[in-house]
Amino acid sequence: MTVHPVVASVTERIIERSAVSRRRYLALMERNRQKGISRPRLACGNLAHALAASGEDKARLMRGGGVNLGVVTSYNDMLSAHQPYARYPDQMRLFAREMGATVQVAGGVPAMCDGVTQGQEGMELSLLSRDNIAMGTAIGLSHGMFEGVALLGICDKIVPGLLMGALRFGHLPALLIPAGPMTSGLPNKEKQRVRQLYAEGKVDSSALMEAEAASYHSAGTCTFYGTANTNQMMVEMMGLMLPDSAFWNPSTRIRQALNRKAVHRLVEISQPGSDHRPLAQMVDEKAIVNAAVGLLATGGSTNHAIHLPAIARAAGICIDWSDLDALSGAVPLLTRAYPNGSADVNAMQEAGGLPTLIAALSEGGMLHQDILTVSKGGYADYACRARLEGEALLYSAARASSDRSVLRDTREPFRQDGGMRLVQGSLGRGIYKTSAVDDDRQTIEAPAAVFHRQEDVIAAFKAGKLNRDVIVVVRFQGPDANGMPELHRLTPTLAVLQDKGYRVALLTDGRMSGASGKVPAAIHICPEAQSGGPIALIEDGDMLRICARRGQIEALVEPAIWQARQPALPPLPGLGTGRELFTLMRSRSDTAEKGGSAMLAALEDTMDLHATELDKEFFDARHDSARLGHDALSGHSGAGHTGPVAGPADRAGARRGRVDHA
Ligand SMILES: O=C(O)C(=O)C[C@H](O)[C@H](O)COP(=O)(O)O
Repeated sequence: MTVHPVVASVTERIIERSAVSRRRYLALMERNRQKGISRPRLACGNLAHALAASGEDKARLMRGGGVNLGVVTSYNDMLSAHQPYARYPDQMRLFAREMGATVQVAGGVPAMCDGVTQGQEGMELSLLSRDNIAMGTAIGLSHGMFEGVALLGICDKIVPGLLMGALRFGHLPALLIPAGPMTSGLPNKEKQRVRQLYAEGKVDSSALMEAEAASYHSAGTCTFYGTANTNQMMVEMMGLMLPDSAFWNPSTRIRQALNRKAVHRLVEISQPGSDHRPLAQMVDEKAIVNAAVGLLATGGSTNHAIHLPAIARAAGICIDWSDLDALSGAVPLLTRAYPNGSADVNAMQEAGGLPTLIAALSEGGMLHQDILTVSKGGYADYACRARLEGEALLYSAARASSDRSVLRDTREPFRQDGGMRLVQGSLGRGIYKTSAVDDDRQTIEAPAAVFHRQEDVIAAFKAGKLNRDVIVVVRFQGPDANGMPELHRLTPTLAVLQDKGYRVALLTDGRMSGASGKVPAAIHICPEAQSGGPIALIEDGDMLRICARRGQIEALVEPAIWQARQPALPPLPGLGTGRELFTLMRSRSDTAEKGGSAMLAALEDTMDLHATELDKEFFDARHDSARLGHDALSGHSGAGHTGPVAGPADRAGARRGRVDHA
């Protein structure tokens, strides 16, 4: 199957741009692989510590020789999406024993709910918590006890953080195990309608609470297609979870069967032999592009314009917003789930779900098929639908969409282009989610109203000061300033203004939730105001232009006046709700386009300090591979190539070489 030329050329440029960082990452993973896991080498005292509470599995672990899986769990029971994980480790132990393997919980990581902290001080910890999760994952895995890794996580920062942490142990196989979306409650559009009525003072707080509780009503992921569900889609698109496992509801029989199979499969790919599948090999440039294609084809959450570069970077891969923009020009929009439509993720699953979507995108040449996945049959397996027959979990080829108002194929897409654009100009670079915005609102030209706190926007709205055409600028909201909170609480307010017939848009260096939609928004503006970005020069009343069609964000201010401006002074950093603990992470963050992470920026400095030895190890390994006619963990190509990444055929061959040898 030929890959679409835009997908192919974007992939090639990512491979070229990443050549040096990727080869150093792979050299480090090869070094890890050669060291091997510590468990068999641990001194008796060390090992006894690790096995002391392993109960029924102790004898097996003492004997050694079997696979021991490490679970990193983000369980807490305040977050509905993560609540089902409470029972997972105990069930996983039983499933592993069926395969002669064992399971230990390597560690727990925090999981924040952006729904709970929306508009609260706690939201300023949210993006930063991703790095904390990555570090927590690494801490759990650093005990060296495991042959394979099971990652339990669903929501916004959690999946990216788990992956970023696990990728530093990329010599080990890893698999994500989802828990599924909650069943449908009050439709999301209806919830949003009641919120808007409340913002206008037309219903009281008890009517609002009733609507909210009917929408968020039980265990599982929120049903809209926000960041959490986009996460699940991307991980499946990358082949890091079982085919068709993202969107079955919790506590269903099929979910249970998928969990069992996931554990069995992780045991298989964690054993030495021809089926051994290290995470570092699975997450390559092509897998990252597949995730980006999925993001665009589904009009997924803008948060992933930050998370995907961060995940990629943790694997030594550099993807930027120009890549997303180029892909968005070629990838058609194939789904319509709220906020891009009125259906929810359960309706999307019912219409055929990810297997139907993957089949359609594959047929259109949008997805790389030659990536290494957790599934035995490779990428073709991801175009297959799961079902239960009795107790047996079976797969068959995906059927066509049964609801074309929700899910379509590439012959008749909802739009010819994907859901996201890069907007750039005199105000910097930002992201604009086009998929939920009406066509006649893709360009907004209006005077600015400038704010440094979202509460002040709401106060101005309540005072009637925003009843006009306006571009609301909310700045000092980037990773360096206050950790880049989501500003989704502004959505109903701005939607009210828009529905009154005004031309309204938002421009901010902060984030919006994946649930935000119909109001035009240029977000994640880089450089952020705190780091000297031109957004700090905007004054009230300046004419601004945001145009998704041309990809522009401009201040229509006389150049001489603009250049003479002094940047606005930043507000004091937040105190309270633990925000001061994160001062270090804020002050060292790099741009949202690079992932907005102090941890990754500093990690690269350390990698650079080891550059000479890593490069030497890489080239030595490549030399050995060529001499011995096999490949090392790195997927290094044979002689004649100058980097770790060669053309697709060579790469597939290189992988085969590695797998046979492992
Ligand atoms: O999924 C995302 O993108 C999120 O970041 C989580 C959201 O912020 C909230 O869950 C928003 O929920 P609503 O306020 O009901 O629209």
